[in-house]
Amino acid sequence: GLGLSSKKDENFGEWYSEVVVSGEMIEYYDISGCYILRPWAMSIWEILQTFFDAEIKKMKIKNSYFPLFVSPGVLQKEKDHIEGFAPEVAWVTKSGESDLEVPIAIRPTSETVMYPYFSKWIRGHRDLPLRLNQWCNVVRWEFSNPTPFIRSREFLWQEGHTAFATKEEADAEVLDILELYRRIYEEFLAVPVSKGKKSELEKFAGGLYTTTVEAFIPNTGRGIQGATSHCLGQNFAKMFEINFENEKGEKAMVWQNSWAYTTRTIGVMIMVHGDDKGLVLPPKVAATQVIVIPVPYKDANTQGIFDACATTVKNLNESGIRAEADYRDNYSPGWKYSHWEMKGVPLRIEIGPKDLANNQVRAVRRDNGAKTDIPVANLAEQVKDVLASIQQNLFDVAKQKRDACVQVVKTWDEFAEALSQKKLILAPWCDEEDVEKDVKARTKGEMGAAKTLCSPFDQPELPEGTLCFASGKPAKKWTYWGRSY
Ligand SMILES: O=C(C[C@H]1NCCC[C@H]1O)Cn1cnc2c(c1=O)CCCC2
Ligand SMILES: [Mg+2]
Repeated sequence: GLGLSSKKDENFGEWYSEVVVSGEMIEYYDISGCYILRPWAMSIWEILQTFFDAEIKKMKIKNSYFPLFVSPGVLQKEKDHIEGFAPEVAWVTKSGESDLEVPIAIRPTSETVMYPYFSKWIRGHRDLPLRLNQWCNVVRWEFSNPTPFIRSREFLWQEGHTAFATKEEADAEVLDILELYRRIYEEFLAVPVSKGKKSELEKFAGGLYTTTVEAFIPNTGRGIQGATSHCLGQNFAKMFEINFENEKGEKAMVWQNSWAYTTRTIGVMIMVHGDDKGLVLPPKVAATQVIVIPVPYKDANTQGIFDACATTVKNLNESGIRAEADYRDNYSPGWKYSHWEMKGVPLRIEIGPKDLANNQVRAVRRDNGAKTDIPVANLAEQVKDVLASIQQNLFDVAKQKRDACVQVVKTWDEFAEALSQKKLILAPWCDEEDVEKDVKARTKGEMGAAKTLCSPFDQPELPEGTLCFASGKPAKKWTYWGRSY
């Protein structure tokens, strides 16, 4: 049927579940936590993949593919990081009727799959840097509320795994990759993110430090980890004996990174830009950027209108704009307007008898509903400008909304108040893990506890003598806190 039954500002969870289906991105599946990615979603993933894959190839990073299955021995090898996650690991225990001798794990991530072979392949400094990536699926048998794109038991991602002779090289790459993740969110998905460092408590336990791009969902007042780029230090090199003979002939351990973004990116974009008419797609990631709708009137020159639509699509496509026309004669123009608004197509072009007579088209923007008549003359250039304006406007509006949610606090009372108002909290913190654990304990509730999201690289001024909002100890850094996904 037409239209959503839930409103974004009234029942966000229901609105989201409905819009991903009505927008034809997701089909629910008969196994909980698993979803079908329909073409309208897959095309976004492919656009992001095309960009990211080209960028890492410029960095001389090579794609590979490692097996889906992990033998139990290696999985347990990385104990301190795995034991926290063990319940999430899915296991193959049978083939056909017979039990497997030894159960086999399905990869939840590939450190333990890859690193025994890094150890074998890396002998001397000439084998470094070794920089591999793989595009694949991973399985994590999550139990908390599954949400399409945001938290599913299987998801698509890329995982980069690199090894260097020096820490400096690893540190530099961590930030290069993080900048690509920022570009994915801000330049393609039109979603503002904050670059920063995860706390010791929130970082990847197997690594040395974790950097992240953090997004925020104003409707729920929750932060969400957008993508992560970790320096693993020499932790995994020690565990998996990944050594090399350096230029002085000494045996040294490599310095490693691992980094990933996932199909969660699509869910964040939907949550940030969607509205009560449906999806709103940023033009950069829209498989169809312009939908052309013929508006025949009685029998006034119907063929002329169809021809004009075809010419318009051809002109736009020749200018590199992804345009389609909807000629279906079993749907009215009005029905088509609603349908393509639901799918979030950034720009609609209507062509009726009047438009034909005036040698113009009627363009309607999905982001702000603005209608303009554009002369056919230099249509493609004008449409390009409108699409660029839509892309920028979506980012600007999202950034303004996110910034409006940021609340700077200095005391616990201000923190508690801001949390109750679903704010993204920026607070001076002493950077002590026990204090972070204490904040979690004090804010526990059915909405979930507050946690650190990241300490932004872009630190505001921290005046001498500023005290931690939670412990009263001398503050060391400004940190974003909030509830999260
Ligand atoms: O996956 C990572 C770290 C790292 N993996 C590779 C890509 C970058 C980064 O995500 C952390 N992690 C998260 N979740 C899980 C695991 C895990 O290692 C292992 C067990 C199952 C759940
Ligand atoms: Mg997890």
